[in-house]
Amino acid sequence: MAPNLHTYYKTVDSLAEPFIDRLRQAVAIPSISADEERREDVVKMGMFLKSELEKLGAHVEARPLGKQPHKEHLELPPAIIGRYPAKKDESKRTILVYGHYDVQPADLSDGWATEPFKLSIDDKGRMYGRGSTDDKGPVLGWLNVIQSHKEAGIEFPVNLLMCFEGMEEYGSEGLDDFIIAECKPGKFFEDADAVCISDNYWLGTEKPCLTYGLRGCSYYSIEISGPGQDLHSGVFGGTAQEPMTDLVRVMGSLVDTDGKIQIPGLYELVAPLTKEEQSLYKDIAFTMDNLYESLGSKTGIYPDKERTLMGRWRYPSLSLHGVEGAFSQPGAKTVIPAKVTGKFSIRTVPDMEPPEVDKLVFAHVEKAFKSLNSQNKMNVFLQHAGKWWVASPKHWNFTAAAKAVEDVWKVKPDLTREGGSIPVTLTFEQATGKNVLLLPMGSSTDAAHSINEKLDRRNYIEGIKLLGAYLHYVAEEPTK
Ligand SMILES: NCC(=O)N[C@@H](Cc1c[nH]cn1)C(=O)O
Ligand SMILES: [Zn+2]
Ligand SMILES: [Zn+2]
Repeated sequence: MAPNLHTYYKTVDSLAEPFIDRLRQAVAIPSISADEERREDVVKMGMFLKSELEKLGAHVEARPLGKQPHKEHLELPPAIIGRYPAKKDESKRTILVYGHYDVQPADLSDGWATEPFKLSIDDKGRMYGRGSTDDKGPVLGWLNVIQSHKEAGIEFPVNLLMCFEGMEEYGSEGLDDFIIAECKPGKFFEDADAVCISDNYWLGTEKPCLTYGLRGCSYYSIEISGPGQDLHSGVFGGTAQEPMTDLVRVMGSLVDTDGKIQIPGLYELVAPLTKEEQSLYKDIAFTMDNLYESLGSKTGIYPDKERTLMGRWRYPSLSLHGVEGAFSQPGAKTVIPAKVTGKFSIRTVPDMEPPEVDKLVFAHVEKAFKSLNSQNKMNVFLQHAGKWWVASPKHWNFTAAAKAVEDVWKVKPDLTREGGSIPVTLTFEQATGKNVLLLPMGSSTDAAHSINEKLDRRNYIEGIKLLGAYLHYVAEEPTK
């Protein structure tokens, strides 16, 4: 029988302002995991979640994850784990939810129209702020679900286990071992019956989706050094081999303008496209205008939706991210940088195994550098790797989520894969042995990782309804 969620939905609506205020408080904490200077803020954000959950009556623990690999002077932010209700009800299903409380870097000078760490709401209900959609809005969504049940006096339908981490945007360092340990018998996550992650986006702006696949991410650095210090290009230009010149040429050899990766052997690792898979793309609610709206331009690689979706979901891509040590301020400084580090990543797909990808990348970069006959020194290394994940959407976890979408949004969701990566998804699947579902809250125009990141008020409030409705439907779903 369909649960009667009317009172729950009304309560969520009545609490909209306090929920937006909770998001405002969270966005104000600049929990940037990639920035050592902000580590205290990342911890502060974890503690904010802990205290909010405690106020709601959950059992919560802040678990230390040890030192940060390669940065031993830095403690990793804690995993905030919780259980609601605090005491397990043996008659109910147990659902484990995951999210992250760290964010990507952001600075007004990057081109933001408003202060990135101050939630700014415009007259269309667009709530701008770093982390609003990725992933503070969805994480707070789970807290708001608990609060709405309490205030409405509705019995909580499941045992909710929570795992919120503070290093996702830096490759989830330290979390894999923690999850594996906590899924063992007698440990915190041992009784999870299914897993739900809300940390991705709809394909467009109107139609919700359920997501059953993610690409992996292997992130590399190429370091090139030569001179003992930065040099004056007027004095030394034409007399010294320049690291930046070498780096640009090596990085330029990795990928072409149409996104075709130039590393020999890489595409041979990719699972071939079957007829059955090919037929899935045409029915997905996605248009080239959706792409152009999210891009903010018409600079797509392919003119059609099928190839665009395949380019995003089922083929690898290589992106050049930036150069550490290079001159990047406005103006015209005439420096020759002594040491530069180029950053790039490859989004990986079935059946690419990260160690095989590494081997091909290293061989290509070394060959490309050697061909320059430069006397500079080059070092290429992997920063972190997370594996791709593809699951079966034919599971009661997905069926329940589809019913919740229909109830809240009055439309059947699309089943999608996603181009981004959430490295712990596969870890949760393997460690629990249970189905994992991705249930997004935000839409394609949210600009996660970019300037002017936002979450629409509508997606936040209806998203809270959706997460709560999902828990009710998942509680009722038969196992087969
Ligand atoms: N919302 C998920 C997300 O943004 N994931 C990051 C994960 C990542 C991988 N390497 C560094 N961060 C993503 O970029 O996809
Ligand atoms: Zn995220
Ligand atoms: Zn992210």
